[in-house]
Amino acid sequence: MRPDFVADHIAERAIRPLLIAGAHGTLGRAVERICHTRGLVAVALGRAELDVTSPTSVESVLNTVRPWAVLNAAGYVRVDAAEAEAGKCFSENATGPSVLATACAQRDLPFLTFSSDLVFDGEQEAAYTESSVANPLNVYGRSKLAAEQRVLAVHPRALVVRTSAFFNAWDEFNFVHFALQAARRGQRFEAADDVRISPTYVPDLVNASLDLLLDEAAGIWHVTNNGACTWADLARMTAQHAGLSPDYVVPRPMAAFGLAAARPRQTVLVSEQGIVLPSLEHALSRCVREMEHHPLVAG
Ligand SMILES: NC(=O)C1=CN([C@@H]2O[C@H](COP(=O)(O)OP(=O)(O)OC[C@H]3O[C@@H](n4cnc5c(N)ncnc54)[C@H](OP(=O)(O)O)[C@@H]3O)[C@@H](O)[C@H]2O)C=CC1
Ligand SMILES: Cc1cn([C@H]2C[C@H](O)[C@@H](COP(=O)(O)OP(=O)(O)O[C@H]3O[C@@H](C)C(=O)[C@@H](O)[C@H]3O)O2)c(=O)[nH]c1=O
Repeated sequence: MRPDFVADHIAERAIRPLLIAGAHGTLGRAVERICHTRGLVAVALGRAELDVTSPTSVESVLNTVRPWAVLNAAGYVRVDAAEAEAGKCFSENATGPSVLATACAQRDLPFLTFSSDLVFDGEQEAAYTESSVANPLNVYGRSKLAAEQRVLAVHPRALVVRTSAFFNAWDEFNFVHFALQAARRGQRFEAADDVRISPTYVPDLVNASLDLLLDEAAGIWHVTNNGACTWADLARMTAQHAGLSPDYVVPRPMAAFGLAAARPRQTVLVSEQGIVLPSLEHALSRCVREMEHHPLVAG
């Protein structure tokens, strides 16, 4: 929606909306959809209407939309490409959130942005909590850590949700979608079996993050589904929830993929802030059911 139209619409109803930046990505679209379901008024803008790296663009939109809070779903997520595009990655992942956080702090507005498990190096045996020491191994992880630090420096009441490994039935840009496609076609599917993660079902993440924002939570929070597995386990579990054989999975060491960016060997996240999402198994069963009932593509 155009900001001027939105302003008229909201003035008529005297409701201040939630402003969603990065509206056309996986997370942004899910936030807009869930706000609609929950009856939360939201103005969702893509890069063309709101460039989060531009203070002028941010000022103009905040003055027009007059939100009660800002949720930043924008970001640069191509972890391997980031190794050769550090400037663009830092601009979108660190400058953008700090521009938004600065503008929100000046207006005393709540601000929510998203960080990643890839701020950790994977060297500790135990799961990572909010107070674990970050030490990223790649450009993307360094950009997310810089964002956390810059945002909380300019806006100490900002909310930073660290999360990981999205899966989702509402678009195809995720590992579970590709795994299920391969399982249905009986194609072999290579997946890393030496990297442990906490996969996150996007609708669960969005609902929990909105609850935290409404509750005026601040600081860093870990929000993932309750569970941990390897990418190979995740592919097997996906097939099993669809009633298919898990034997299509070919376990491989992560090194065999020859990826440009280093990956930590484990980034399991837990929360010492006390937040617990539904179990990974439960989330995966809901996701696979939704993929079956509302398929995006044939196959
Ligand atoms: N995907 C995952 O597994 C995880 C993601 N995250 C974090 O969640 C957030 C969202 O990720 P996800 O939805 O997967 O990413 P997507 O790539 O799906 O969406 C990101 C969106 O941000 C937009 N964007 C980039 N730069 C700007 C800018 N300067 N101004 C406005 N919009 C911009 C992109 O627009 P355009 O299309 O024009 O480039 C894109 O629509 C990111 O911060 C990411 O780091 C954290 C953990 C895991
Ligand atoms: C395509 C594919 C990937 N993989 C592995 C490699 C890779 O590390 C992982 C998922 O691939 P991706 O490149 O999508 O994800 P990757 O970039 O490793 O994952 C991250 O995304 C960023 C944005 C985050 O913030 C993280 O939380 C994390 O989810 O799965 C397989 O094992 N088999 C496959 O067939």
